[in-house]
Amino acid sequence: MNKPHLELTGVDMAFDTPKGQFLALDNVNLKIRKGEFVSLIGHSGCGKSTVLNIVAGLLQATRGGCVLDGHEVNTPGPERAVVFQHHALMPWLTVYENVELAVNQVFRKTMSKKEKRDWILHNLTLVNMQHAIDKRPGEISGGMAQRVGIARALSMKPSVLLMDEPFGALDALTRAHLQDALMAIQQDLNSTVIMITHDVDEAVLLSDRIVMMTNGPAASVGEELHVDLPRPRNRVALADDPTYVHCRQAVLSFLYEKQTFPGKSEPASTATEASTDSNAEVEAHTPATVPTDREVNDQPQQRAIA
Ligand SMILES: Nc1ncnc2c1ncn2[C@@H]1O[C@H](COP(=O)(O)OP(=O)(O)OP(=O)(O)O)[C@@H](O)[C@H]1O
Repeated sequence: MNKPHLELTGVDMAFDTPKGQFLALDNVNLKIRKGEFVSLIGHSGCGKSTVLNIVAGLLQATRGGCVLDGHEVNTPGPERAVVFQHHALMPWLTVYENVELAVNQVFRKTMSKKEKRDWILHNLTLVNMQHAIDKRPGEISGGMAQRVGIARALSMKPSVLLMDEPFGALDALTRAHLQDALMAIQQDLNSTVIMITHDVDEAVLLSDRIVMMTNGPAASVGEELHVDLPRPRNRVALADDPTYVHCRQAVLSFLYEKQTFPGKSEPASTATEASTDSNAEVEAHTPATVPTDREVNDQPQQRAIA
């Protein structure tokens, strides 16, 4: 790889807890090139959000750090826009004003009033929300609000788009629509994207590379998988594509065979039974989504190390 656009080097993250220090991340290393779409996947509580928050500048690594275009990341900045699972729009502002807030933050001095208005409308059009500019978040659906959140992030012309399960709370159809929209926008703008997902199909469909994290505590990068599928990608055509099926199986195998399911001492028995060359058998025994925090409630997430 040429000089990386974004680089995490030797990142450790220890949290202070009442029981002592908790080592969430241990020596995470990641190099990402400009325009690359990288998904982070791993079992609940392994540290995906912690990695994203370090890149966002919301958390400071205990050791090591993050460098973007040669500059160390220490604080949040508009060149790194974050889209959370829940849209986090200002409820008292209209759809238009929510995006305007972000645009003013970045382009107050460099764009005229008309340029700003055109730019706001352009971004809302990208996510097909131009028809609802005068509505408030309470008057639109969750999927629409999430689209506004994405428009707001894009309107800042971020160098890096950080997405923490951006489609996790949406119904399947809205999710598919937004995934397609995101692929088109990302290709158009050549933005770098780091996305956390629990959905194996989403990861394979959208990513250039899937970074699979080991279980915590002291989580790290376990394996990386390059998704060599040409773009633009079509979800229907890909379903039977051998590369797609191979990637999907590789991620499922990592999650359910190589990584012990958190709280269990052995790899999930269903996955062990499915350890065969047959894609169909692996798929028959393993879910295509990783359980989230809410779904994994049978085991403590934290272990003190001191
Ligand atoms: N501020 C904090 N103080 C103490 N422990 C923390 C803190 N933030 C995160 N952790 C712990 O660090 C570990 C990693 O958390 P993180 O939220 O990054 O996981 P995740 O992979 O994003 O989880 P999920 O997929 O369930 O959202 C977890 O064990 C979590 O409990």
